[in-house]
Amino acid sequence: MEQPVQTETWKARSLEELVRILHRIFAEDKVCVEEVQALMESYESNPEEWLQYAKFDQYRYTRNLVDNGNGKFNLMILCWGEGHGSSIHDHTDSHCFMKILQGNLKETLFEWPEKKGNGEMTKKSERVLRENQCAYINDSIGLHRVENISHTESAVSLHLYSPPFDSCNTFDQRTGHKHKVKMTFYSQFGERTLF
Ligand SMILES: N[C@@H](CS(=O)O)C(=O)O
Ligand SMILES: [Fe+2]
Repeated sequence: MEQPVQTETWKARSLEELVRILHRIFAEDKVCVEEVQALMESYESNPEEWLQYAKFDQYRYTRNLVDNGNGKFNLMILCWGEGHGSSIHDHTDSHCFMKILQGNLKETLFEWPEKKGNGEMTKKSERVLRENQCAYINDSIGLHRVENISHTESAVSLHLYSPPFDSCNTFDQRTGHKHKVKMTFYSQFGERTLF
């Protein structure tokens, strides 16, 4: 994604409108990261619009597909129960935008481990993302772990990945050893995925 000459400033007044504008943006050859990030931030979370996709599991965070972006991106809603978190992972050379729809999520950034990986991974930074904020990461920025550290409130986030991917690497914080994992959807377009 290279910088176009001019960045458009959009305001998405609903989730539906957000999806519509995303389709338009990703139909172009060149997409500007800042433009997408600003657009996603401009949408003021309205639970009525996304509740149909927000399906929680008791034990771990869920991934719920909202739109497949005409093959250019995947837009999904992730539901995080109290204390739920992801393992340290990469994003398979894709762009990852992550907007908070409800609650707060803690994001911890890590450096890529040395080739062989044989020791504690290096933490680069951490921050708390708040409602309506939109973060961005890709593999050249590093690896991350995302957690809902609240013991009393659930959290919901909206993720856009481009190009879409269905596997990534997870990393052991103590050793840096990685292994490839397949990623699945808990629901697609509001319907629970059957296994
Ligand atoms: N990238 C993760 C969510 S996160 O922890 O950023 C996923 O797609 O499952
Ligand atoms: Fe991630």
